Amino acid sequence: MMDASKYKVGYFPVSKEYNKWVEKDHIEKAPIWCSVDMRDGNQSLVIPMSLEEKLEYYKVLLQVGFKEIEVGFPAASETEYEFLRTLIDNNMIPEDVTVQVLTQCREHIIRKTFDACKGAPSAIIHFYNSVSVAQREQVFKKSKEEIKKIAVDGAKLVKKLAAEYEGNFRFEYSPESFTGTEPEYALEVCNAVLDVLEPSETNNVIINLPVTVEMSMPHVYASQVEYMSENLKYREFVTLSLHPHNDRGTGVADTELALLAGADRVEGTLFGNGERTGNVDIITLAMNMYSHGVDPKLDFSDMPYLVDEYEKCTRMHVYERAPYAGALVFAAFSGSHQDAIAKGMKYRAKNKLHQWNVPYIPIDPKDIGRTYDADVIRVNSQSGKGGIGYLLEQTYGYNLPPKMREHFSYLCKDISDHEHKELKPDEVLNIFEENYLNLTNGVTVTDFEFMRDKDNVKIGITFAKDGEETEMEAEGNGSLNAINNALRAYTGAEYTLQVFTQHSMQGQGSQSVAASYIGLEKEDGSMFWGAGTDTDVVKANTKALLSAYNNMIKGGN
Ligand SMILES: CC(=O)SCCNC(=O)CCNC(=O)[C@H](O)C(C)(C)COP(=O)(O)OP(=O)(O)OC[C@H]1O[C@@H](n2cnc3c(N)ncnc32)[C@H](O)[C@@H]1OP(=O)(O)O
Ligand SMILES: CC(C)C(=O)C(=O)O
Ligand SMILES: [Mg+2]
Repeated sequence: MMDASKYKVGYFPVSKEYNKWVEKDHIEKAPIWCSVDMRDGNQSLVIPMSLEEKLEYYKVLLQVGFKEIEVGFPAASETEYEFLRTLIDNNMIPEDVTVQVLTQCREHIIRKTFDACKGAPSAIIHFYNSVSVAQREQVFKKSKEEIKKIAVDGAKLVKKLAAEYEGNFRFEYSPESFTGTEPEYALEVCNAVLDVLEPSETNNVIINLPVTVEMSMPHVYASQVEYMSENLKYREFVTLSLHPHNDRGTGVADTELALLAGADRVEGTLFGNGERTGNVDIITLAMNMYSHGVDPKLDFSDMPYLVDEYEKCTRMHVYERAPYAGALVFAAFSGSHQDAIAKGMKYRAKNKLHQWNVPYIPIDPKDIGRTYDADVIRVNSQSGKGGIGYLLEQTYGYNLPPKMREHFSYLCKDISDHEHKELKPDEVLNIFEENYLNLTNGVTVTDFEFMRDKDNVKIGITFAKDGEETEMEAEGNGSLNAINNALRAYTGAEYTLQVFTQHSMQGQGSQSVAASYIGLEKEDGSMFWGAGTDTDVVKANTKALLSAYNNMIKGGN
């Protein structure tokens, strides 16, 4: 048995006056984004990225459009150090991009960090120390004053070295484990750091409030952020940054609410890679904004490429249900969803809509490089006529009459159910072709000729069965009626031609092909379906009729 008494609330809510964020209902503009994939993401990998992998990943981040990138922890390893030197020595930092590096507040580590950053055209020196109750008591075994001193000494040293070293430096301070810290104390430490760094118009300082470990519900963090935003000194020269992790699975919610609460900047990673359950997923955040009509200022128009690069460089896997990026996130297998999507897509096309509001699909998959054919309507035993019919029509051009769609969809569902597998579009087509289209395994027609007489059509027709040909004559009020009458006379079968539809479809080259669908009803109400295609409309009808008839004598499909 689990024992909940082992746990208690370990965070510190702020006064209820810091809840003005609740009045806003969506994020109105993109924050400053900072990718921490190559630092926080990298430090969580089983095998951290090599220099080459880091270089490849860095290029991907530039393509996405990040202007601030935490490229590593230079004091951690030779690879981390060399990576930064490679970027600087080979002029690989674009003019509008700032690289960021992380350091503990320890002198030799800070010095090594500056060595790595020497000559950087633009770099953020990000220093941190833990300030939470747990870390003060258990790890550092220091008083509040002593912990504050670590931060203040760190600030003094980075300021001094920034003046000594060649390069263009900005500063970021993180009260690490902020979420386990009394907010008043976190504020006191941050303000002490700011007093050292002296933010100004030309010296903007970043204060980053990490959800190092997610401990509370998102609204608690939002109010803590609002409290900090309203009480930080030098606020107009401070960029207030967020750095949520995802231990409770609500990193995205933390970030969204904290942005409403006044934060300016977000640190996170692609696909939420990062320590334990990960850092906040920037793709989800950005795409959530996009789905509200807000330009996120990041480019995710080729998501499949990003997934490939991410999986290659990190050796991680993008979960099939990862928002926006997962392989299955636009897929509808279930009948009622497919039906609504198919109708929504048709409605959209018919009304030439710009605004996207197709049921069940939050954004247009094409916006991020996904396709309708392969990604959206997927067929298994949970599928229905709406979706299966739509797939056959969109992918192969066959627009079945409603009752035939239903019949066809049950055929597909049964096959999927019994074989216990998904049916790919080409398998759905095969089922259609094998069961309905141009069937010749019974009665066939080898020749026919029409004679028109006012409203009447006369036909001379040759049927074949088991190698034996029979010539027949018949008449009707149209060509299909005449052929049907001939067939009934030839076979003696009792049925009614109940359903007939036809449409043209693009055939090979410039030739237009007719597709016909026929439903024959027996006295007991059972229906038998057939389809025919031909460049000649009458031949298409004849093939559909014979296919339906052949299904009837077979006892159905
Ligand atoms: C929440 C985060 O993601 S924080 C970032 C964490 N990332 C990493 O640690 C990855 C890279 N780190 C490393 O490669 C190594 O930890 C190094 C190179 C930075 C330091 O290595 P080492 O000195 O060998 O080890 P380690 O990190 O365990 O040092 C622990 C000591 O530093 C102190 N310390 C830890 N963090 C800090 C800090 N931010 N500021 C000041 N002192 C710190 C600890 O209290 C401890 O002190 P003690 O020696 O008095 O017990
Ligand atoms: C170093 C800090 C910002 C960090 O990664 C965290 O607290 O999660
Ligand atoms: Mg982190």
